[in-house]
Amino acid sequence: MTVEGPLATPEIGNCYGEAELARLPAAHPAVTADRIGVLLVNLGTPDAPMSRAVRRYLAEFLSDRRVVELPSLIWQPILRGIVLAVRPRKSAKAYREIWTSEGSPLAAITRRQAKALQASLGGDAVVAHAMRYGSSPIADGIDALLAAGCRRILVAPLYPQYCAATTASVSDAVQAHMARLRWQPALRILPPYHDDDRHLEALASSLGRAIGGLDFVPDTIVASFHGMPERTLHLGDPYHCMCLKTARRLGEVLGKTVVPSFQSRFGKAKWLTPATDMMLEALGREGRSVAVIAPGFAADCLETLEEIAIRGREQFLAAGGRHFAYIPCLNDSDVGMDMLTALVRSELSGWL
Ligand SMILES: C=CC1=C(C)c2cc3[nH]c(cc4nc(cc5[nH]c(cc1n2)c(C)c5CCC(=O)O)C(CCC(=O)O)=C4C)c(C)c3C=C
Ligand SMILES: [Fe+2]
Ligand SMILES: [Fe+2]
Repeated sequence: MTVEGPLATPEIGNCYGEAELARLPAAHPAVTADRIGVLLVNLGTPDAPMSRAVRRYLAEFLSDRRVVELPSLIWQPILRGIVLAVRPRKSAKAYREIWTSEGSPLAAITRRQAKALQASLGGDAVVAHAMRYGSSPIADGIDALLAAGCRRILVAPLYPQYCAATTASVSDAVQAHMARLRWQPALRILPPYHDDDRHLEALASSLGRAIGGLDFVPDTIVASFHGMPERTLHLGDPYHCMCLKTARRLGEVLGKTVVPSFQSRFGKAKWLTPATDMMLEALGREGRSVAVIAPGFAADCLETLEEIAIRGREQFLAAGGRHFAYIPCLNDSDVGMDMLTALVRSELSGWL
């Protein structure tokens, strides 16, 4: 695990005064500096676009009880016997469509976001990144920040909308690691930022710029969010409302209508509607020109680059649609990083 900032120089504990330093017992453990750490966390991704790596990743991801809320006794046989026997091959093929020389887009973009955030925070904080599943685990990220002398840590789950399957799962993993620490750091978790004006302005500016560069004028703007089982809405998960609010507020900032939809259906249960694929097909049949944005993702990934930008486009055009554009996520763009830096600085108030 790497941190982007300078490494800590271990300091001698201040239990000793100047005069006693020379006589310090060799056995006294080093006491590190009091730095601030920021841990950016995203979902995680396979290490390679191959069935075996995808299977390993999916086994961990889909065994999280925050993600699939079924009793293990029922779910694990289905997961091991059916899902992990079929899905990795299919998903690996999809990953191969979007894989880059730097690896999975999600991993590469998250790394770049951490570097850029470190550059903009300068000496004020040490930045590291971690993934909830797969390589770069959260525990390693926290340990790296502790080793760099951070006694105060801000964990920033890179999910604009709160969802138990994502935000709460990150928090669970952080707390599980904290429970193993003797000397815990002070901890803050970045709240959801979907309706923060700075987030909405960044989305609007990125969208406006991208649309300005198109050779057509979209008549419909679709905001596609990752889906969730509908029952989670009735169980009190605020995700649905936060997605709808993001689309509505983004539309207000833009002065245009933004139509929300939900993608990436998984399993047999009823998921949130309207479904992005059905919506794109319907818009295609009407001969529309659309721009699709994915304001539930802080970084482009399989779900945006393959499902929307490749498959969504094909579906839409095959149904008779005129023009299609996928608008990239904020990623490590200047406007995205300015927004993230501002959110992080606000959240560090009183610490900085
Ligand atoms: C942005 C928020 C996300 C929510 C909410 C979410 C819920 C959720 N996802 C699955 C199942 C899968 N998701 C997969 C990929 C994936 N999911 C998110 C984000 C959210 N998921 C991202 C950023 C990614 C992309 C990862 C990447 O490597 O690029 C996958 C894996 C791919 C595949 O096989 O299709 C699955 C499976 C469930 C079941 C769920 C909530 C119940
Ligand atoms: Fe997902
Ligand atoms: Fe709602």
